[in-house]
Amino acid sequence: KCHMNKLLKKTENTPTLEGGLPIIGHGHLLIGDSEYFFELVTKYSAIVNQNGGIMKGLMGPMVYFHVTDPDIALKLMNACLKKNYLYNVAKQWLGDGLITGDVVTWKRHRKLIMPTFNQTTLNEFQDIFNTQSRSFSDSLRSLVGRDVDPWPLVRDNALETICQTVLGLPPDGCKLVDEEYAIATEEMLNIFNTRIQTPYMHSDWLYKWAKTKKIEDKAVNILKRFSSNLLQIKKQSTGVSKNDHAEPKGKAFLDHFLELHSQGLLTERELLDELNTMIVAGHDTVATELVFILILLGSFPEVQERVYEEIQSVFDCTDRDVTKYDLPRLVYLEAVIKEVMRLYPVASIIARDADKDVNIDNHTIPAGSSIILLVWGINRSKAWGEYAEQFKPERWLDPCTLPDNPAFATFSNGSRMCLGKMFAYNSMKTTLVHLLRNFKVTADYRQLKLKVDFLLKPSSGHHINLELR
Ligand code: HEM
Repeated sequence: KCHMNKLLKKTENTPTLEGGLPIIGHGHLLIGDSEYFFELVTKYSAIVNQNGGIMKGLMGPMVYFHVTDPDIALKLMNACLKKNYLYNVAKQWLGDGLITGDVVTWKRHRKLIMPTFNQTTLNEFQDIFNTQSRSFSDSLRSLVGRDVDPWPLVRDNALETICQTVLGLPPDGCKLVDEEYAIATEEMLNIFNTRIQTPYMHSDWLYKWAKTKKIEDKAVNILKRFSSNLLQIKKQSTGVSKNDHAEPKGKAFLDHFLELHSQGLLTERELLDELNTMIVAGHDTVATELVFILILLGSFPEVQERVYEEIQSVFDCTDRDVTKYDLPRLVYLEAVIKEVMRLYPVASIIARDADKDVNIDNHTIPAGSSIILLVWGINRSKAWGEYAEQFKPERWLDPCTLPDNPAFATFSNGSRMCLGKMFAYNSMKTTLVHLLRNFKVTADYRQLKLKVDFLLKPSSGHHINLELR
């Protein structure tokens, strides 16, 4: 009680969310399914935005800060690098990879991985983006004229693209992608949510008796077998020289990591953790955002027509490949991509721990507190003006209509932000050029029902209709 009183005194400047109960605090509000979790994210984003952008809640003896103010969020992202203990639910799968790793391992690995995400490498991926986009467009032809859910095709294509680019695998080696892997990924994301939303399952000790744990073990085995197979294929397809100390210029991430492994600088376990992290971080995110973009383009025909005209103008009405010089010229397409990602951030919450007391403005975030960064709310904060809830791609065309603070948090912000941002933009732009020059899309975003299964996903399916141009 004394500890709680001290904590409450320290945090008295930060308003408290309503609905807390004695002793358990706000924990009971979490209980429900993943559609309900989405409702919580939107509800609390709005409440926190209306109450100054930072509010606190309690769960047992712990204080949770919920943040939507873009400046406070950025300061916290830089001051608190430690991921929240809830990320431990993903440890069995992703181990000490960049997303779930402790701060010391993360710092070392980020330094090693960062150079492989350079411009030279990205430019070299452009041919693969084009080939993958063409084969994706071809596969969509069978869906023309029907109300369809393109999700399995989008997902498998994104996964193959990651395998060929970031992992540097030969195209044949990437054909391993199968339904079993995809289902196991979806199961894992759902299990994370079940654990997060069920307070007693936060404890590893209690969780190991739960039925869900058995399903998790089975899914993790499938996922790990998949990445081990990929690693074998990679090892067979490359001769790794022990004396190759070259800088990773133009080299795929996995080539670089195999070299470090052969030099004894990385263990096989660390390499596999990063491999699993890269596979999931790089494909599910891009695939989900691509489907949201198609649904929004299908719902706003005038926006789609403007994108089409831009594509026809940049490519002189030909169907040639997209080069690195074309990418910055697709200005309106980029605005559309960003606006969809602002409204539908696939990671709609990010959570950190404070490992020391942090003072921001007149708020104190005591050591040991949890920080819930509501990306959904940051992307709709008052910095976006009166029409923050509306889909307005034009806002990205004029710097005067954009916030002057880091109010776009879809890739996170600060030193632990996404490594694949430019990869994602380039690959999505290339896919959309090939797709939109061949098809007209119709959809209705008002029919979308959403859920948060760790990532933001449509729970109503991803329905679109395609017509040949
Ligand atoms: C639309 C696409 C993408 C979105 C919206 C996205 C979003 C994010 C977000 C929000 C984080 C921070 C997660 C957290 O702190 O919990 C993150 C981290 C990360 N992302 Fe992405 N991502 C995307 C694509 C990619 C791609 C294509 C790759 C790799 C090719 C990638 C690799 C990573 C990695 C390695 C991290 C961990 C960074 C670190 O902690 O140092 N992402 N991403």
